[in-house]
Amino acid sequence: MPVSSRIPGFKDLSPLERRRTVADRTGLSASALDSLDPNTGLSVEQADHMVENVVGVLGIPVGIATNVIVNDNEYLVPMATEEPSVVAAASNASRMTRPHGGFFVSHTGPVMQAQIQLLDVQDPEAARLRILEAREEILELSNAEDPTLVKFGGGARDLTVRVLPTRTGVHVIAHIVVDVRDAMGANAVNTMAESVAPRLAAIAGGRPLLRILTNKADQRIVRARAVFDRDLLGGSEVVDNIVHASAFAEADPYRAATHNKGIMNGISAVVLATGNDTRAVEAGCHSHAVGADGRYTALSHFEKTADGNLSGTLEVPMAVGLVGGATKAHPVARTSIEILGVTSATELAEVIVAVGLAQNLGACRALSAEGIQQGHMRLHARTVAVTAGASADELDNVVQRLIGDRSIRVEHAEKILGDLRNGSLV
Ligand SMILES: CC(C)(COP(=O)([O-])OP(=O)([O-])OC[C@H]1O[C@@H](n2cnc3c(N)ncnc32)[C@H](O)[C@@H]1OP(=O)([O-])[O-])[C@@H](O)C(=O)NCCC(=O)NCCSC(=O)C[C@@](C)(O)CC(=O)[O-]
Ligand SMILES: NC(=O)C1=CN([C@@H]2O[C@H](COP(=O)(O)OP(=O)(O)OC[C@H]3O[C@@H](n4cnc5c(N)ncnc54)[C@H](OP(=O)(O)O)[C@@H]3O)[C@@H](O)[C@H]2O)C=CC1
Repeated sequence: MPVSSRIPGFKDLSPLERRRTVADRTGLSASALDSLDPNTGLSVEQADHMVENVVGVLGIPVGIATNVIVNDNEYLVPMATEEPSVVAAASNASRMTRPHGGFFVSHTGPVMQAQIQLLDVQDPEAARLRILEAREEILELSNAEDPTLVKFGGGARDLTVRVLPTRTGVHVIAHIVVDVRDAMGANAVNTMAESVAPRLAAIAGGRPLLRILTNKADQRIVRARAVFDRDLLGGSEVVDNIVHASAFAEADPYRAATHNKGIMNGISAVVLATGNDTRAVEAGCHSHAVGADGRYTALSHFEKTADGNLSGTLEVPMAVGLVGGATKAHPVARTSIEILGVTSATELAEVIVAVGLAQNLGACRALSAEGIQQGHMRLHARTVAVTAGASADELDNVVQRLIGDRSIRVEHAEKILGDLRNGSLV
């Protein structure tokens, strides 16, 4: 864990200098970060063991968010994203929490649930109670499937049963509630679900169909809060405007979808950098955005504090692991975990949700002040220049001209490049 994640001027270094700085700050050896170099990162041979029909690997930029304090600990946070301005915004917003202690995060534990669907049950209500009477037997059967998890202090903890009316009749749905410790937990709970399904079906007097975890991980919740400094935000008017922006997202699903996308810009980037399952996390977060009234709404809230600063809160399910999936198999994922210095899946989940809140505030601040295009498009100009064919030597020149001309478009970049190359621009 770094002594401080505040590194002024980090953005002005070269990628190699940034790697050295991260190694220095975290106490890692310089070679520990070698996997971040495309020449020594994930090989095609390694990829061929991960998924099917492999023909190559895709490079995604990995940036480091600075300034992040979570529960009094400093973190340098690897973020894998193709989108310009995301890493800058997360760093910028995290900086604004530092005078107020950073992010304060709590969690409900690494608890996942498997669902077992039971069909053709004659007496669903009575079946529900018969299954609950067999709770201890079902939990024992489940735990027998994963002695490693039990050895690490995890395992099946509870059994719940729901009677679900559907368009194909009434189904009985059993949930096995499992503490999955440092795993994301899909394979662990799926194995348990498949093994106990025949017994559950026998008790219910029906037949089992689906046996799979739910990505609505509402027993694996992480809650983050932070105070963002009024003066660093740009003053009272910006604070008030962000509160209005937050109210808009709470009230309107069209705005909520974009607001939540801004949160996922941060969350998915850290989830991906650490080799975790972005789809599982995204499904969990968006399902959590639907309230008891069935309405899709904002996952975060911003309020003005008594002393005029801005309070931000975010609560989401966060199913990520330090073991299993690609977390250990992918060399960059292993390096990301080393840089973070987290020692449990829960600690990783806490940092991820803190970055989600930072990201959200970063976008809402820009939207509530100067607008998104100024900061985002300035950084997007580099992508536009490369798309137009600028070489490394030409890049800075083209980017400056795109920004100066206030026209960050590929055709304009192509025109600038043409003019530079034929000598009509110097
Ligand atoms: C881009 C900034 C931060 C510039 O903002 P700025 O005020 O010009 O930045 P600055 O140059 O004064 O620097 C302030 C700090 O920002 C960071 N920073 C600043 N620049 C860089 C950089 N190049 N590389 C790395 N870090 C950077 C860095 O931490 C720096 O402090 P330092 O630590 O250096 O003392 C600001 O304009 C911003 O936050 N914009 C919002 C960008 C954003 O949200 N992008 C997401 C993509 S848009 C989207 O997909 C989501 C959206 C918007 O639709 C969601 C929604 O609607 O809610
Ligand atoms: N709907 C979804 O989201 C689905 C996702 N997936 C995929 O499942 C993968 C994640 O599954 P997951 O179960 O996490 O991975 P793994 O099964 O690969 O790893 C979990 C296993 O690791 C072992 N283990 C070792 N140390 C620990 C520890 N400290 N804490 C917990 N377990 C430990 C456990 O037992 P043991 O050694 O006995 O295995 C445990 O069951 C991801 O790749 C995801 O994409 C798959 C299906 C559906």
